[in-house]
Amino acid sequence: MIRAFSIDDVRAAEEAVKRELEPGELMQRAALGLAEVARARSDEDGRVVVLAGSGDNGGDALYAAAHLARLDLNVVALLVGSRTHEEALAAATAEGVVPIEWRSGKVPAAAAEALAEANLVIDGIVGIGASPGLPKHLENLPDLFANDAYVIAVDLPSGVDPSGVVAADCLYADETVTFSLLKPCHLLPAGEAACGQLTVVDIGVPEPDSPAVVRYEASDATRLWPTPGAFDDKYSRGVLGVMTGSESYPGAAVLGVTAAVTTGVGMVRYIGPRRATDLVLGSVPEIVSGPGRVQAWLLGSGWDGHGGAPELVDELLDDILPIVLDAGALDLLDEPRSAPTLLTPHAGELKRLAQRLGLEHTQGVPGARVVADALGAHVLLKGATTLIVPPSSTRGPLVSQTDGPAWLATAGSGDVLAGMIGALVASGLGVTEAGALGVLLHGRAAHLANPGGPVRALDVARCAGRAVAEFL
Ligand SMILES: NC(=O)C1=CN([C@@H]2O[C@H](COP(=O)(O)OP(=O)(O)OC[C@H]3O[C@@H](n4cnc5c(N)ncnc54)[C@H](OP(=O)(O)O)[C@@H]3O)[C@@H](O)[C@H]2O)[C@@H](O)CC1
Ligand SMILES: Nc1ncnc2c1ncn2[C@@H]1O[C@H](COP(=O)(O)OP(=O)(O)O)[C@@H](O)[C@H]1O
Repeated sequence: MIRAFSIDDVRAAEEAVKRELEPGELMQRAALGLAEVARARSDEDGRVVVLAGSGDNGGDALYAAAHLARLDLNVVALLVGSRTHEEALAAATAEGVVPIEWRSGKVPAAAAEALAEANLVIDGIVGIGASPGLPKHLENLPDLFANDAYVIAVDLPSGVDPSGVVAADCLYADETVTFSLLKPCHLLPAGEAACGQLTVVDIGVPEPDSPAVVRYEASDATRLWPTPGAFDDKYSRGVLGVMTGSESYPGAAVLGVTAAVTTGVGMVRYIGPRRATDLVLGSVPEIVSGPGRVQAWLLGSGWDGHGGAPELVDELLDDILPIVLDAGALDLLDEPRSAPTLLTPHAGELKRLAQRLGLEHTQGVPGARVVADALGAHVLLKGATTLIVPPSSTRGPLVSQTDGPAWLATAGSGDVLAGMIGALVASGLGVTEAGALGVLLHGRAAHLANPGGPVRALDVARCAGRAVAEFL
């Protein structure tokens, strides 16, 4: 599992280590690690521009500049903050780094020239101490870079919100070199795309206890997968009740049920309108049609109303069984249930849901969070990056998954995901693990369905069993 930590926890962990070290030692470790990566990425006669801002991020970059100059690279330091880390600047100039001040206003000619010639740019404008966005005078900075310049961000790309929540103007790096601990922006959509390749340099700061953001990997699927044993039968493995599809959209039921059965669950009981039931039975003969005992419910994919059984739906919502609410079922809840509940909206559905509930935020992490808090439910927000946001009261980390190819942006793909997650919840996983492993499986199955090319949703569902076998 990949873990990122809140900025407060990172600061506390760094301070604890610093108390045991000589002053400045931690920054020296960061700068040396940064310089080693930069050296490995630069040509023999590399021309390097270091962008140094006001704080310690600029200090890291300037000490790294000193190391690179000592290795005979041609290094220019653009001092772009209101202040400069003086000791680091002295170390850099002592090794021959050429400083140019550009603290505000238009770019000085010498700075523009150095940037145009640089094949390596080190972005040390700001790190974790920054507010989101770039200062006015640097807004068009990337236009000054040579087309083939390799950009390394120190700790995080400048302008990115360190907590990964607010989308803001920022530099885009080819590589981000961070120190011991990942920060939320490295894993969340508002920052991750700007980071490029993420390289972690170990400077000896141990992980705090509780991550702020986590990402499940294949090894987590191997570890957590609900694998049957010799003493299991179909009931002990778990039964998933599915109410999906409608007269207008019966295909959603076929997709979700196919995905659930292929993902692996003891049994699927399907309840739906006639047309959908006939189609499901025709393509998935393993299912049992009609009500009965189940361990979890999946509701809503392909609904154009209450799925034909409103009294049953009300009963289920009052029940103590875990429920996955997808698509049309997202409108069912007005207040928290007393059992685990996972909502699976895409961005448009989240917006509608938040507006219906009269909430302040409607998008991204803040939107998912207010909905999760209002409904006491986990919100799985689907997209190129899929997030799982728990209610604040759980104090649990956010989950951020980027497992599938963009080919998954195709009709029915969300119905398939819902079926996979439903199977995992019925098999006994908590909604967070089921959501995360479901997204991981969805992505892996899409890769298997047609490596590197377009996929149809049904093929993704059909590949689930092979993807599970790979995990195991
Ligand atoms: N702590 C440690 O042990 C270690 C820390 N390490 C390193 O230190 C970094 C954190 O350093 P930090 O705390 O000095 O903050 P940092 O981000 O460099 O600068 C903040 C200053 O910038 C300014 N500013 C604010 N927003 C801005 C904006 N949008 N755009 C432009 N400027 C902006 C504002 O100053 P102002 O210009 O307003 O006076 C503010 O005070 C961390 O990311 C890592 O690289 C490593 O060496 C490992 C050990
Ligand atoms: N650009 C993308 N990259 C990767 N996955 C994506 C992308 N766009 C959408 N997806 C995934 O495809 C699925 C689409 O779900 P959804 O919008 O509910 O589709 P539908 O309602 O047609 O089933 C989600 O799992 C989402 O995470």
